[in-house]
Amino acid sequence: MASPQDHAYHLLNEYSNGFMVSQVLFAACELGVFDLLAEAPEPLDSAAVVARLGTSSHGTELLLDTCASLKLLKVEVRGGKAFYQNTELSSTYLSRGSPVSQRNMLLYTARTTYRCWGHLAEAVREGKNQYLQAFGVPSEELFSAIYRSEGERLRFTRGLQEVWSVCGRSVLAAFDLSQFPLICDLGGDFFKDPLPEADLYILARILHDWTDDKCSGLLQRIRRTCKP
Ligand SMILES: C[S@@+](CC[C@H](N)C(=O)[O-])C[C@H]1O[C@@H](n2cnc3c(N)ncnc32)[C@H](O)[C@@H]1O
Repeated sequence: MASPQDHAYHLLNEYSNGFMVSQVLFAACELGVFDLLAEAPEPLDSAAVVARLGTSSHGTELLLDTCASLKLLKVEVRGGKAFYQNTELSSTYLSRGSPVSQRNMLLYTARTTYRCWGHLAEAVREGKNQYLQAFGVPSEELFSAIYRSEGERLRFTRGLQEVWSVCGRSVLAAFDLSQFPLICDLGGDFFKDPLPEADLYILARILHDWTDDKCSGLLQRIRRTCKP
């Protein structure tokens, strides 16, 4: 029987290696493994995946098997050969053709968020985000890192839409919104641009980015613009 010490050691390993799970997910997404398998008419072996993705044989085999062990892929062995296909999770959330795909959000997490988290100890020591170390931009200008290229800007914007495609319905169904005919989800340059007039404003994923002073300035702007 496993001792409490065994459990503790197991937990320690899970925590310290947790980033590898994220990286397997990110790499498979970035390489297009889930898109390829979603578009293939039948399960593919690793040689077929290698041929289509132009990746190394050894690396691809390891990646596919790791995805299978994480339940991101299903594997079936026929004639001594492994054939891979998407699981429900990967076909629903990871392949780009799915209406609720989260692929762009994952790639944003991989390329932006992950890089900042590599500096967490420093962030705690200094009490501020690490965009300067990760991207060379001042900590208060985090969006210039997020929007560092047109490709990254598009990825982030599409990623935000992807999250709404999954969570939007429950957010909107959580309250009786029948008295608010026009609802505005705030985005863009809301400190400077005129705010669109609306009956209700949603500040999803906004306030946590700013100081209390900035937030109270923004809430006052909204109060002035909000329909009575
Ligand atoms: C995390 S997004 C949330 C957007 C939207 N509410 C959603 O949930 O999809 C944050 C928003 O802040 C905006 N933003 C970034 N920097 C800004 C700045 N300096 N001034 C005003 N708005 C900014 C971005 O354009 C983006 O639309």
